[in-house]
Amino acid sequence: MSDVQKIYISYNNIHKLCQKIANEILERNERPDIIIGISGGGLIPARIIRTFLKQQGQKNIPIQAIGLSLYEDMGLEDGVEKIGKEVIRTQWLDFGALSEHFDSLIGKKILIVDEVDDTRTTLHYAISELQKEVKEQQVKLNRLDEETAFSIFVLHNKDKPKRAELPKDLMESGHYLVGETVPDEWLCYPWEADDIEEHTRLAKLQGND
Ligand SMILES: O=P(O)(O)OC[C@H]1O[C@H](OP(=O)(O)OP(=O)(O)O)[C@H](O)[C@@H]1O
Repeated sequence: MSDVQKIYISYNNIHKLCQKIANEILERNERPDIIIGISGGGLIPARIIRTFLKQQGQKNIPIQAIGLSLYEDMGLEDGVEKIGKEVIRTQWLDFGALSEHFDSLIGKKILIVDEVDDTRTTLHYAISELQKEVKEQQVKLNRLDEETAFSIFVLHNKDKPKRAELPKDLMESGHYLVGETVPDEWLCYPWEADDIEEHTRLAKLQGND
């Protein structure tokens, strides 16, 4: 394992990436109505970016959490054992405590946030399920003419072949927002550090500060 390159990410670095992307969003006049953080790692950038998306006189953008876990699924394909990844929902949207403006995602600008796009399995699952849910509700509530706009923000996108895709229109219209594209190495996030001082020192040495 000694040849595995570790990339250390500091809290400062994360803070600045969130600020950078928030500025891009605001410059385009696309402040989201709601942020959906993918638990657990996505909740941290979700909370930080909310600060930078706040505008005077406007209410804080609500954050909803969805919980998605990847687990290794050993299956057989054409008689050959194959390891795949399956996504399990551990938590989903809950509009219960929000105002009447938030009975659904229909017609909203939605920002989905996660810390890393690795194989893309999680993000693919999240946006497909959310889009499906919006469509079903539009039919049910007869609100077919309202346009719902999804964006995705990740701190890091790993430059590697992906196992799943994101909607073409979202990618091509610049609504897939990446703090930084990184090589396919081991990303060490600060919330996992035993020794945060040493972690931050290493991140600084690598320029991730
Ligand atoms: O692009 P993918 O290959 O789908 O991987 C990315 C996902 O993996 C991590 O979640 P993890 O289940 O490890 O949990 P955590 O967020 O709680 O750390 C990460 O937070 C992403 O959600």
